[in-house]
Amino acid sequence: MPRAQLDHERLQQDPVAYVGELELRRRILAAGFMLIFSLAITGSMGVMALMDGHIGLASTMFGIALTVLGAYLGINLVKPNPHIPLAVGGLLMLLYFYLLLSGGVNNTGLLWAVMLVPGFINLFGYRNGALALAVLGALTCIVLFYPEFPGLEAKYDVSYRARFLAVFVALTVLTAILDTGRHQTQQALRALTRELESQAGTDALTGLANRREAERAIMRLMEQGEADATQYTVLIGDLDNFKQLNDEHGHALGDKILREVADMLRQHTRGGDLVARWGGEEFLVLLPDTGREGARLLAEKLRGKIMAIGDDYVPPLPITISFGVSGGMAGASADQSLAEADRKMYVAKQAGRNRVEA
Ligand SMILES: Nc1nc2c(ncn2[C@@H]2O[C@H](COP(=O)(O)OP(=O)(O)OP(=O)(O)O)[C@@H](O)[C@H]2O)c(=O)[nH]1
Repeated sequence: MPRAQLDHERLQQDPVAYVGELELRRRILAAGFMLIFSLAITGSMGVMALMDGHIGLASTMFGIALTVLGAYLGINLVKPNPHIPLAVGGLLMLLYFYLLLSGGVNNTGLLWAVMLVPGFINLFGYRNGALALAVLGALTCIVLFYPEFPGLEAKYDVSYRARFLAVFVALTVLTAILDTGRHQTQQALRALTRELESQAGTDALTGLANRREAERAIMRLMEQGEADATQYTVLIGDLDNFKQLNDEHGHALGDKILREVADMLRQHTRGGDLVARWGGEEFLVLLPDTGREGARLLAEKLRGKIMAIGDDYVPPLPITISFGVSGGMAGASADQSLAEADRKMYVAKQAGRNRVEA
């Protein structure tokens, strides 16, 4: 399937997770570019060293270039995951310290730090990236200003070191500031996506999940269930003679009763169950890991609780509900169970209403 279509489907399925995945993909892309630059630079350094007759240095540079190539192929082969930026950052840090100490070709090793500034901010974000660069800068200072630092073969004169550090600090601060803007936009996008997603899945009148959200929850249960094939049940409940109630007492009271029924269903079901407004005066309760007998007992309890809502009105209102119960195994299609619950709910209506048909 083409990438654009996959992205579109992912966005439809889970927009909040999709926004998070985009951020990870951006970081992995940055990791890939850093490896390509490192490959090009170490490869050219190897060629330059070879041309200057420094066989040892050339072999080391080609060896590093091969390692970087391996890392590049590796990150493209594995599934995108948050360890990739960490591993690439660690590899480039090692490479930097090697070049800093050895000087690379013509004492240019120190300049690698300049590439690491935008690189680390891209890999780790402005906060962790700036922290990693502060550690890198501090270690560089120790190497450069500790008299006779063990292993330091390169020669950097004093004014070069001082200028380099000033540029490094300024570049780190400016890049981090620039990235805070991107970070804020990203956070706002996430918050907005979460908010829109929640609104799109919520019924405005009752605050319950709406039909779209319920269908998605059923789909998720079916997908999860494919692995462990658990049992589930579904209740479809429809308020009885609701049209008459609306006609006699007004739409506003009808709305109030729908809210009260929704609260009652929510209060008397478990956290893992899903209660949704399936249609106008129709509700759906999805019960994962529940058998038919348990579901029938729950439906009976809910029927009694909903009937009791009417007793709080003076004079009492005839608020009753008819339930259809059906079940199935998670992993298969849920269409059949939904159709069966619906059919049974109509059987309950025909049998006189205010009943559970299981
Ligand atoms: N107040 C209010 N009424 C609604 C809402 N959604 C649907 N209804 C009403 O619910 C009533 C449903 O009527 P019917 O489908 O004829 O069913 P019923 O009167 O409940 O009869 P049975 O289902 O056969 O027991 C209609 O009058 C709808 O207008 C809503 O959001 N608020």
